[in-house]
Amino acid sequence: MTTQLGLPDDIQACLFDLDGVVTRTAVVHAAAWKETFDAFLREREGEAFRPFTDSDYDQYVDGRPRADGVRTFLASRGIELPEGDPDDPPDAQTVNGVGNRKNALLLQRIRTDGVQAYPGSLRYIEAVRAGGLRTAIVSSSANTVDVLRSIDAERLFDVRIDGVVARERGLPGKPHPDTFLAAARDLGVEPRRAAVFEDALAGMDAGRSGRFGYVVGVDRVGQSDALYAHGADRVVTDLAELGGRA
Ligand SMILES: O=P(O)(O)OC[C@H]1O[C@@H](O)[C@H](O)[C@@H](O)[C@@H]1O
Repeated sequence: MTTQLGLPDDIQACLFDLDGVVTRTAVVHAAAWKETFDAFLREREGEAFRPFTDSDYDQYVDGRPRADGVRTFLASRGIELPEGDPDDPPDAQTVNGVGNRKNALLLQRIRTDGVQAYPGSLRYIEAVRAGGLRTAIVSSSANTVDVLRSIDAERLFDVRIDGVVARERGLPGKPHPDTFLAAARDLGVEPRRAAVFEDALAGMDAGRSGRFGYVVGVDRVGQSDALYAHGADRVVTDLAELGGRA
């Protein structure tokens, strides 16, 4: 069965990232981050500020937990902010304040435009489950449950390790492998028998350092070379390319 799914035949479980793999929300996150960071930098540095770019998103923010994204990007510009508190207002000059601003913009965009799933991903996940493999959703996003519910896809995953669960369990986020490892453990499957599906470079790094059996890079933005460089065994532009049709 696994060969019909485009996977090595000893794979028993599939661990899927959410944003950019299952749903078209990676671009929504990227747009909310750009709006947040450009406003922050403009206020701090005046009109001569250097805008937040796609490459900044890919390198420093994509796939990481919210606060890690704020810290990592600002550090790349030589800026360090106090942590602040989780309920800091969106205009607070703290890591939490900047993160809260971005989350408000993200939720606004999701409310206005809704969430779209990738049909090829939903079909592939159904085929994986029909083939008797177990599935997990492994996302840094604290909005995972709401996003999955909005497309009625919670039922597709036996296990969920998201931003909320990671915080509760004290798991470091991607690029560390801990959230994927926790998902494999909860499914009762050894990492070498699990496949990781990721679109973010930080997620590739997590797949490689966790020594998972197979790592699929999902290239939605033309970064196939970078996905291979960060450890992908195979890169596809849509999960339908892997197979999965009965
Ligand atoms: O802010 P959230 O919804 O908790 O998401 C955290 C991160 O989740 C990841 O899935 C996205 O790639 C990042 O862009 C995002 O910052």
